[in-house]
Amino acid sequence: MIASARSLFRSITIRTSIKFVAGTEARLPGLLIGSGFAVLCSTLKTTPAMTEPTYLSAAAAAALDAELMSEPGFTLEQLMELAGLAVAEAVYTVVEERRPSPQIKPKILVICGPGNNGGDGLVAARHLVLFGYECVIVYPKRSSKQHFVNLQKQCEDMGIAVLNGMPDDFEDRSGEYAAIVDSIFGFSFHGEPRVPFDSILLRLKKAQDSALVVSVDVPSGWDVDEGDVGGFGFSPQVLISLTAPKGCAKKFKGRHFVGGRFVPPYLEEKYQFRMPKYPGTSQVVELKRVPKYTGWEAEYAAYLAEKATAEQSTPQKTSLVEEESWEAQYAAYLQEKEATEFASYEARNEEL
Ligand SMILES: NC(=O)C1=CN([C@@H]2O[C@H](COP(=O)(O)OP(=O)(O)OC[C@H]3O[C@@H](n4cnc5c(N)ncnc54)[C@H](OP(=O)(O)O)[C@@H]3O)[C@@H](O)[C@H]2O)[C@@H](O)CC1
Ligand SMILES: [K+]
Repeated sequence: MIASARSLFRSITIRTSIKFVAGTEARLPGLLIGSGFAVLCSTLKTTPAMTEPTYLSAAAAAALDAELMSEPGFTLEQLMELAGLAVAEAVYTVVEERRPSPQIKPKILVICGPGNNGGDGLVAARHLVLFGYECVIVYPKRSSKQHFVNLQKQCEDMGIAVLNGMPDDFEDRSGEYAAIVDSIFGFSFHGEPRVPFDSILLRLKKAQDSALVVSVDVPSGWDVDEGDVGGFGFSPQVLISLTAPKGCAKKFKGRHFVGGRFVPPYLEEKYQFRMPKYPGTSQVVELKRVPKYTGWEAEYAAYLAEKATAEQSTPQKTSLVEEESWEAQYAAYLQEKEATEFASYEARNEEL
């Protein structure tokens, strides 16, 4: 048993050293060894690192949108389908993490505004139903454009109720929604929210403590470049920026995803922003806050960021080092210990 425990700790030490060798050995001080190092490693690992995102102004976002449709000739339908799919994927990601049981079907309320941000919500609702969720749409100011009429029909064909206004019992039942999607206004919002969205936003603000609110592209009511300058106070827990975060996202403190994986590299260069590195086939990537480290911690955080970026562009695991956590090793050790003890107990019984 002692030998077994020794081999466990030797294996942990070896694995830790391998991590060390994987590019940091020259940069980390030698005294950071043993358990202290392991604790520091885990602290840094749970504070994911990433390079600072780049932001688009409202004007640049609108110009880029127009250029995508004129120059490479994307249709709005194409872009909206990908944007809405990205929204659905981000919603699915956060809802699944909190899902109490696979038997409980998550119910999502999608509130759609009059423009294309609202269209993203219609697309997202359809995909969420395809992912196995239940959706209800609130769509008070409906566009008469054929594309939007079609999107609405496609939702209804999936069994989604499309309401003209907020459910009367919204305040009492907001906690029943696994998420509320705010696809009311995007990068063309300006001024003060007008009827009926002013009161919808107030109701949403009151519900934000009891429900998970996910905003699409811009938290509705926020100035696109500056944030909540109107003192409106609406603060969703999750934001999914499309193409690239808008200026207001600098003020956003919650979980932040980016989606809209469709921009050709030359437009990225022209509009001076950086597309995030999307992992594998994913339509979204979650941005992690850049930890404010100094000295060796900053170097180690930079190393982790580099490594994460390399791994994201190469989805396959490149080493076995990360495969087995210390928890897994400890569980294996306990299992081995139990088996050894059971065998010696059996042997003793046989002797008697
Ligand atoms: N390339 C990308 O990343 C892609 C982005 N996409 C998505 O498109 C979104 C931008 O869409 P958008 O331009 O249609 O504008 P959006 O913000 O939805 O709203 C405009 C509507 O709101 C209204 N309105 C404005 N202010 C108001 C107020 N104070 N109170 C009341 N109403 C107000 C305004 O009315 P108006 O003022 O013109 O009378 C108009 O009807 C973008 O954020 C992203 O989600 C994808 O779909 C495709 C690819
Ligand atoms: K929004």
